[in-house]
Amino acid sequence: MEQIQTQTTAPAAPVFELIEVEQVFQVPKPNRGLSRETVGLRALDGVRLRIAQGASLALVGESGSGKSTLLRVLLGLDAPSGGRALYRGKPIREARAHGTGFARDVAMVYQDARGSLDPRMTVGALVAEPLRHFGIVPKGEEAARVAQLLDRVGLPADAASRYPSGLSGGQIRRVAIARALASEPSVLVADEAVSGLDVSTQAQLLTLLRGLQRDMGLTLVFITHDLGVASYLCEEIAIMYLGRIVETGPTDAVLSGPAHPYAAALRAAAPRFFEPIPEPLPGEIPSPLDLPKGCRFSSRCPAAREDCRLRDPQLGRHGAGRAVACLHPLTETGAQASEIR
Ligand SMILES: Nc1ncnc2c1ncn2[C@@H]1O[C@H](COP(=O)(O)OP(=O)(O)OP(=O)(O)O)[C@@H](O)[C@H]1O
Repeated sequence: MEQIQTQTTAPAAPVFELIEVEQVFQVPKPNRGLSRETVGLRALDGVRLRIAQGASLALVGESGSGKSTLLRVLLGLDAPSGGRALYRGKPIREARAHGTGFARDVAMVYQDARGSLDPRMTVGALVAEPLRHFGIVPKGEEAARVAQLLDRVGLPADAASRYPSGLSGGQIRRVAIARALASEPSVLVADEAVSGLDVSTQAQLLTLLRGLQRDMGLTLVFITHDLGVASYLCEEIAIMYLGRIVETGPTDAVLSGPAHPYAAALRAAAPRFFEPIPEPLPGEIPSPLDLPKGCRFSSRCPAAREDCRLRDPQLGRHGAGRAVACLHPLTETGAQASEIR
């Protein structure tokens, strides 16, 4: 089957490759009464993705679409229940289990940055911890490297002696980024790393992350609900719906001319400055335990036709570096391509 590449240019060896990845969780059966019956919840379903070295990929989708589940597979925290998840050609779980190479190379910035930092440690000690753990510099050089890292993320040198409780939300995120960079990773994975902050702090952090990604050639995987953030930070985008990637390709191309009606709906629902609050996406994401027949977006799709309720579209190539899982993809004008053929 065709592989979807997240970078349109260099055919570099992928950092991550997901091949038909599935993740099924056993959950209590609805209305099971007192029985212990369970049912499989398909949180990821046939996900194919290639993330090349130096790529920046935004994973976008509504709550429950499977972004965090995908992230846990990429980080090797969970083994997928089906398919293959590879890091530089090796199963991710194996790479993670053997030695410290994977943990050093793949750094994570968590959504709850404050919760991920020990409040009893100073910022200096927090940033020094991974330096020591991975043996990055001799002990005598630790303080200088901590100062360098704090400077790189835009924190003053005296931040080293402060405690997390005395820092603002934006400063806390900078500490989390400094800690992530301490192991000299080539991959940075971030989950909603700028959400919940005011607009100007968000903008400063996005500028920082984009600078780091470009200057250090980092591979960036960024989970976000915010298409503006995706478009500023990431060259590639993968849009998820109910455990599937429904559209992927260069962010600008996908957002300026979405081919999947779900991508179009997300874009239409995205807030823009100086515009009235947009309409939310119509309808609710169905329960993954009760998926619509045929295309899983058909129950909410304004353009669904009869065959959409019968046939389940697979992700297939759609123009340069793009792929879409839709029987009747949209053209750039928003019309359905099948209408004007
Ligand atoms: N450990 C688990 N056990 C059972 N179900 C799970 C588990 N983790 C996730 N799920 C289910 O899998 C589906 C995908 O969840 P996931 O958290 O990956 O979505 P998400 O897109 O990251 O959502 P959010 O933006 O709210 O974090 C949801 O239906 C969720 O309830």
